[in-house]
Amino acid sequence: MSERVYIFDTTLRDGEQSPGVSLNVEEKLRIAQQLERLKVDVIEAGFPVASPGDFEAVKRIADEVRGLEVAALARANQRDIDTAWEAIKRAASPRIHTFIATSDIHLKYKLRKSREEVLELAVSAVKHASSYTSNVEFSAEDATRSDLAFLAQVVEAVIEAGARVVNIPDTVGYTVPHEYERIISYLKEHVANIDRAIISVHCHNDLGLAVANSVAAIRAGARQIECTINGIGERAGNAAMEEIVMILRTRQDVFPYHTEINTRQIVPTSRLVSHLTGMVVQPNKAIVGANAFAHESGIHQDGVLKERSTYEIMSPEDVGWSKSAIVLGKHSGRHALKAKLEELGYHLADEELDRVFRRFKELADKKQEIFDEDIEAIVADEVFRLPDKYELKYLNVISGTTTIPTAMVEVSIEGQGTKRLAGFGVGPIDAAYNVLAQITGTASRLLRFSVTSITGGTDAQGEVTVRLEEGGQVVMGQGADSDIIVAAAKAYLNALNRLERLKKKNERQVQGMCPAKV
Ligand SMILES: CC(=O)SCCNC(=O)CCNC(=O)[C@H](O)C(C)(C)COP(=O)(O)OP(=O)(O)OC[C@H]1O[C@@H](n2cnc3c(N)ncnc32)[C@H](O)[C@@H]1OP(=O)(O)O
Ligand SMILES: CC(C)C(=O)C(=O)O
Ligand SMILES: [Mg+2]
Repeated sequence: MSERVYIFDTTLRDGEQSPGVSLNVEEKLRIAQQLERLKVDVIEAGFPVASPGDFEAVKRIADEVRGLEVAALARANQRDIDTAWEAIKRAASPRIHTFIATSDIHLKYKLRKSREEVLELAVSAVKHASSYTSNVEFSAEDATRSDLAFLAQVVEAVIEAGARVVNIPDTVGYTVPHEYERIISYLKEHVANIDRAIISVHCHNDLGLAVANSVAAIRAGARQIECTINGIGERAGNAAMEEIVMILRTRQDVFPYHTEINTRQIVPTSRLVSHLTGMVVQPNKAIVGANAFAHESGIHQDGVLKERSTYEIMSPEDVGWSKSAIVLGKHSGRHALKAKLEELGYHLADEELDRVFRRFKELADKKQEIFDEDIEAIVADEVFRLPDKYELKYLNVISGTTTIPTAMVEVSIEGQGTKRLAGFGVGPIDAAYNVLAQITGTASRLLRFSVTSITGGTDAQGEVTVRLEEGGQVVMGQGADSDIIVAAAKAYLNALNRLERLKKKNERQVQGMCPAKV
């Protein structure tokens, strides 16, 4: 049997640090439950001291998602660690993840501390965390720009203090594969007690090398990989889990290691994360992009038809692309819909299934064949988007060659009832957006608007993605519908709802509502 590599998923912590992404407690819980189905080893559920919402989300995940380790992040100080522990203490297997930077550049400009002070803070943080649990991880932030001898000194000291996992992050995505391999090898050679801990790596994608660096580190001895679904995360993102897992699986000849990931859950997880975060997956993205297994040119098609392995190195079914026998349409019932949803990785409660079924029937009346993507769009809309401040209740748009485009809109606003207004624009979407902007009183600017067809044909569902900016905050919004103008209105409101959530989160931080003592 090959050696095991542990998968530490940080979609809910570093992934949520993607600009414009803010997940509510329900959304985080859904993703955590899906990560459990995917069989990751550890999830980093959040940074509990960051906000009451993050604290609550980590706590709910720790209480309700029992089949994996739940980690919480904490700076190297007592209050962060106490708060992290408070949030995860009821988890089936809790882990405190504490960190401090070790590079001179971070010490000098950010922490304003000497190496001696940082060493002491690291050790006392790990000792304090160890007073709660033996499952403590320490990260040396910006490790790849740190002096190697000092890095080795810190790593040795934190292992001595009780760290069970030592993470060597490439925080700013600066290293390259052969250099990273050398850093990990150096630590293996120069840290006397290194065999008492698992070496972990956490790579960012600033130079597009996060995945390459992660697998290089495995060659040198790392046995835990920190990564995110779809590679989302701070700036250019983190290493994409699906890519790392499939590299190990596909290239066993080069990497004789395995993970316990249920690869068939990869695509459903990717879609769920994309829908809930609003981070669209580019079509040419490896493994989970819409084109990842599509063959366009004749020579390739001919090859694949004769023998699939001529142009496919993995099987699409292995990563969860479905070739289902269940075709959904207007005559399908609840059982078929439930079976299809489960095949796609969605395990809904009865009441949620009822809501999705109602929407499914409405769509089936308008559309001949319902595709997987249609179902996912409905689930995203019906089940995951809550609680929102704005909800579209009614939209009627008139446009054509001889009419001034006019929109009549009704929106329900949390705590204010419904508001109704009509207005004009240069086109139907412009008219709808003008009215929505007036109803909501938003001061945001539309930075980008894009439409894609989720499925083929003129009866396809359209998906609209927008990017809005307000006060320096940028958010994305998505909406899907068989009517493109309705999809556009939903996307706009979805982005406004995200902005509202970000505003609330920021207000709480400014007011210092983070749980000082919990
Ligand atoms: C590499 C990473 O991804 S690290 C994780 C980054 N994630 C986040 O920052 C998201 C959540 N963060 C937050 O909500 C806020 O930053 C909070 C609540 C954690 C802290 O807020 P504030 O107390 O207002 O501090 P602020 O964020 O402005 O500054 C960070 C402070 O922490 C210190 N600090 C940074 N890292 C560490 C660390 N690992 N250990 C101890 N102190 C640290 C900084 O030096 C600075 O201290 P100072 O106020 O004495 O100068
Ligand atoms: C907190 C640490 C692990 C981190 O996110 C980084 O260094 O990038
Ligand atoms: Mg990071």
